[in-house]
Amino acid sequence: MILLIDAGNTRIKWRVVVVAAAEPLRALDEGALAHDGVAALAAVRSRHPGLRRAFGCNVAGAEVAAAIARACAGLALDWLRPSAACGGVRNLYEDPARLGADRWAALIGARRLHPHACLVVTAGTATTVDLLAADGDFLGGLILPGVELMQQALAQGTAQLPLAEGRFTPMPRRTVDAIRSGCLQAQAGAVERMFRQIAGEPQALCLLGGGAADSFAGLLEIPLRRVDNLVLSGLGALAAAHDGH
Ligand SMILES: Nc1ncnc2c1ncn2[C@@H]1O[C@H](COP(=O)(O)OP(=O)(O)OP(=O)(O)O)[C@@H](O)[C@H]1O
Ligand SMILES: CC(C)(CO)[C@@H](O)C(=O)NCCC(=O)O
Ligand SMILES: [K+]
Repeated sequence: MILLIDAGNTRIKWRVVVVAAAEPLRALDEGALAHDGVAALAAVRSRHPGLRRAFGCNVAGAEVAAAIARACAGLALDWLRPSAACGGVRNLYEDPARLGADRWAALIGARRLHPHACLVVTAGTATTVDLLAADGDFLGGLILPGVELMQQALAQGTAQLPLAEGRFTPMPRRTVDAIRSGCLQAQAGAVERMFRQIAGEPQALCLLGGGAADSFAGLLEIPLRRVDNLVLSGLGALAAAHDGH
């Protein structure tokens, strides 16, 4: 039994999985926590006394990593470090170690789900848009502010623009709708433009996940599959492999 942890910039997503020989991973329990709620992992552990190991990725900094390590005291805790190749994916980043560990895990999860050309999009605090070639090469990708960060940037950086609930509309005629629609079109536009680079490949597909995915999924006019928690499924695949099963 393994505790998988995806520590992002806003939330910490976790999942408890069972690894058994010749069987697919089975998820027993999962959830999400705020950074200041990490201590709740103790309750997760007491619900699953069979837990021995934890395997995670963290892009939220050393303090969050330390808090998770405290909550996981007594478990063998390993952090995923992006490398040049792993889980069927080759990392073509100039310095492979600089790639976000969450992006690396998501790419490995994506590769297992769809071993063809794909665009791996995670719409969280930041949005990442990563190109995975048919042969498993991670070719490179984009980092942009997530939907909420984009909206906040406008409110903070201008005198006249509010942080308010606008609605998407193709031709916005109110300030709040213009802001909301602008931020959603920016995300969708970046995704569609990146997809063009693989659109000609057989079975090319966009895999879209993250807390903000549903806010612009409907705008995308490309082959699309909504997926949740690619990061955790990538971590699970690696943990199962390292477990020798
Ligand atoms: N209920 C919701 N409705 C609409 N948007 C949401 C909702 N919950 C979250 N979001 C959006 O999701 C984004 C955060 O996504 P998510 O929860 O995946 O982020 P996260 O946990 O911080 O991930 P990471 O730090 O790994 O990027 C926010 O910017 C917000 O725009
Ligand atoms: C881009 C984020 C913030 C997305 O969570 C994370 O993957 C990260 O901090 N990455 C490090 C920089 C990089 O991936 O190039
Ligand atoms: K993200």
